[in-house]
Amino acid sequence: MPDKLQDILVTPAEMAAIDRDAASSGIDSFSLMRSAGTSVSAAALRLFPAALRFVVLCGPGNNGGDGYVAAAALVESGAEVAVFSFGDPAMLKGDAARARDACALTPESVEAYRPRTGDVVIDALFGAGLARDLPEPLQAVIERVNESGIPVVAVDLPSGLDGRTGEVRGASFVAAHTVTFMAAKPGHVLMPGRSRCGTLEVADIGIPARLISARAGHLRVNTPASWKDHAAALDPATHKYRRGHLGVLSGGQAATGAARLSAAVGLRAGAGLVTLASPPDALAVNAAHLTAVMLKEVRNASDLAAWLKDKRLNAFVLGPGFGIGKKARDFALMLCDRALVLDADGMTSFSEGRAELFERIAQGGGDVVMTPHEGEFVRLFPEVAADARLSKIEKAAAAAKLSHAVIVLKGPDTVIADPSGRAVVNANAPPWLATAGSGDVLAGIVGAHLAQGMPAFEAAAAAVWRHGEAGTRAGRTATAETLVDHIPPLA
Ligand SMILES: NC(=O)C1=CN([C@@H]2O[C@H](COP(=O)(O)OP(=O)(O)OC[C@H]3O[C@@H](n4cnc5c(N)ncnc54)[C@H](OP(=O)(O)O)[C@@H]3O)[C@@H](O)[C@H]2O)[C@H](O)CC1
Ligand SMILES: [K+]
Repeated sequence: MPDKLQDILVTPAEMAAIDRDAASSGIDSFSLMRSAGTSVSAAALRLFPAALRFVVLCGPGNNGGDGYVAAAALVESGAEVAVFSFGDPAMLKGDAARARDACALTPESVEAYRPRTGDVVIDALFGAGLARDLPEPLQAVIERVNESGIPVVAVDLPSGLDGRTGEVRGASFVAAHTVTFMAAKPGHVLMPGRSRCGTLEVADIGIPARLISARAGHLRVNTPASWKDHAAALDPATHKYRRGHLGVLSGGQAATGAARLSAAVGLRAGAGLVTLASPPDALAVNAAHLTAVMLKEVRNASDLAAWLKDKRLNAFVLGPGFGIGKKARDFALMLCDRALVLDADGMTSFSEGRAELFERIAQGGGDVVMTPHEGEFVRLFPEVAADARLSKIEKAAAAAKLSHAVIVLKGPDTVIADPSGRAVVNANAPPWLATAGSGDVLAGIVGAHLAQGMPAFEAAAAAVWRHGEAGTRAGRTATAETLVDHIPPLA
């Protein structure tokens, strides 16, 4: 795959436009289908050399066409092959009809398929053209195959998965391997889609990269390529103030641990200095637990205003364990014109009165990153959360636009979006990263990056990636504390 396309995510609608562009630039569309189908047959033969029979399930569109090409290629390889179709194969049109004609096998109705030991299913029912929930009889076939444990190789997407959202439309195959074409789609990386694709192979079927780049939006998988230019600019040898001074705001006596985690990881993640701002009742407990992190008494808004006179303090984390209410709102509004990570209680405090926050963020010109999990997102952006048509990427982007902040919508498929519509989907987080305090650690890494002068979007994307890597390095028994010890280098 050309390097340029490595991390790009292309929506099904963009892919359809790319197909049209390819055809109008003179590329033979049937040759694309032939490449698509033969890359699927090659994958099936490579991955399942001991298959007793390949069962190709073909749908009513071009995904089915790819299936007929694959079936013919498998027959040619000497394998035992059966074809089952959904819909009348005589109704196929264009390239798909041509592919059907080039396949010598006579399809049976898909509802007649009964899984047999030794079968490998090639799922070519629907790909990019899935437009609605699957009909009941097809759902039953899919569930039968899933229950049988027979391996499935999916063409483009496991049928039933929506390529734009990753949602299941009634039922979907759970594939062992998916072969998609030219670029991954959002449905391959968003949940639950990602968990149903098996290993993902992106096959080059010969569409020029320039046609893909011309149509693709600003959507990518989150890899270091998304932010490494900004990371490389950070010079670890610079004076400690030049690596930034991060302020983390602690909650009261009974809830100090969360902010201390953010502060501790802030140093690990590269902030030159980190100061924990503590209310008087929590000073003693914080002091007892800190070494390299500094401590400062901040009782109220006027203390904060006095502290903010130190312009070297260039980024803040507000929210972990802070407490919900007016104090959090007042503090957040004061910090909006510096780089700020608004997390947890910091966000929830604005379940009412968010308009003032969003306005301040817009006016502030600072870099503000908000890091909601799903529940916090519903509280802060109820109208966006309730819009069932939107994918997780589209939700994060809509919230970013509304709030003028960079949004980190957390989960196993964390999405980072900025107000301009740029978005990345993270895919390196192990499941055990969902542990108590994990979000506090993430907020601290984002804060450290902001303190080092990274722009908000890159700061957030890099933090989510490092957090995921730390989870992998810390292993299954990871706790928030051990994550701190496993943060990988930034560059
Ligand atoms: N990307 C490329 O360059 C290439 C892609 N190829 C393959 O083509 C498919 C996309 O083909 P398309 O024909 O657009 O779509 P599908 O085959 O996925 O499905 C369309 C047909 O399915 C019907 N449909 C849709 N949803 C349902 C449903 N829930 N239940 C029943 N039927 C459904 C739809 O009918 P309509 O009534 O909605 O029109 C269509 O008949 C892509 O995924 C690749 O595999 C090329 O082969 C190579 C180039
Ligand atoms: K499919």
